[in-house]
Amino acid sequence: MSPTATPHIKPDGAPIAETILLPGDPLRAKFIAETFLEDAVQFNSVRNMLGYTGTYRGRELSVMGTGMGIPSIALYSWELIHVFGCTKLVRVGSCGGLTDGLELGDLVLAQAASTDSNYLAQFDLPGTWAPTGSFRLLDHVYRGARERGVTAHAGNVVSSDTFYHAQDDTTRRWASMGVLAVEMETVGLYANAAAAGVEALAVFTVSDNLVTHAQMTPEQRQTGFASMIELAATVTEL
Ligand SMILES: O=P(O)(O)O[C@H]1O[C@H](CO)[C@@H](O)[C@H]1O
Ligand SMILES: O=c1cc[nH]c(=O)[nH]1
Repeated sequence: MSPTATPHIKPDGAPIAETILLPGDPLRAKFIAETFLEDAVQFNSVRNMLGYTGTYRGRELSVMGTGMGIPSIALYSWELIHVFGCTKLVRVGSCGGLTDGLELGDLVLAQAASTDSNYLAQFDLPGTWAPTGSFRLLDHVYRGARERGVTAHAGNVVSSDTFYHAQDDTTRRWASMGVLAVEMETVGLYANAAAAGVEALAVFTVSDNLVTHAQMTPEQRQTGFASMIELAATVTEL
C-alpha cells in the first residue's frame, strides 16, 4: 500500500508495485494499463502524469508516464524509488537510431547511457562515471527477445537534453563512438537507480532513424510498441 503523497504523485491509497514500467508519454501509460494489465487501478493523475497498477500474468505491475527529458524522469523516478519503494524500474521508450543497421520497430536495450546533460555533476565523483543498466534485467529481456524472434540490439545510447540539435554533426559524432541510439531520459534513471541501489533498465523501440530518415507516425509511437511492452513486463518474473 502506498504510504503517502509527494508533490507529483498522489495515489490516495492506491497501490504502486515494486516493478514499474516508465514510458515518456502518459497516454502510452494509459494504453499499456488498458491493453496489458488486468484489474488496473489509477494511482496518479497529478499534472496528468497518469499512473496505474494492476497485474501482468498474475504478478503486480505498475506503469506511469515520466514526461520528456532528464529532469522529468529524474524527479518521478526519485519519488517512486525513495517514497513508494519501487525496486525494478523499466523505461519503455522510443529512440532515434544512429546507424543504418537499426530498422523501425527494432528494440534497443540500453547497456549504458552517455549524455550531454549536466545531471551527473551533482554526484561529484572523482572522474567520469559510466551509468549502466541492470545486467540481470537486460539479460532477461534480451533472452526473451531472442526466444520470440524480435530483433534487439544491446549497447550504448545517448540521453540528450536536445531533440533539435544546433550542430548538424552532433548525432554522427556520438555514432562514431559506437552509440546506437538517441533518446532523452535514461541517464537520469540509471543514475538515480545506482545511487539508491535498485535495478533499472531502458528498452526502446526505434521510432525513427537519423541516418535513413525513416520514421513512425505519432499513432505508431503511442500504440505500436507491443513487443517492447510485453518483453519489459516479463521482468515481473524475476
Ligand atoms: O517515447 P518517449 O519515451 O517519450 O522517448 C523519446 O521520445 C521523446 C521525444 O519525442 C523523448 O522523451 C525521447 O526520449
Ligand atoms: O529523443 C529522441 C527520440 C526519438 N527519436 C529521436 O530522434 N530522438
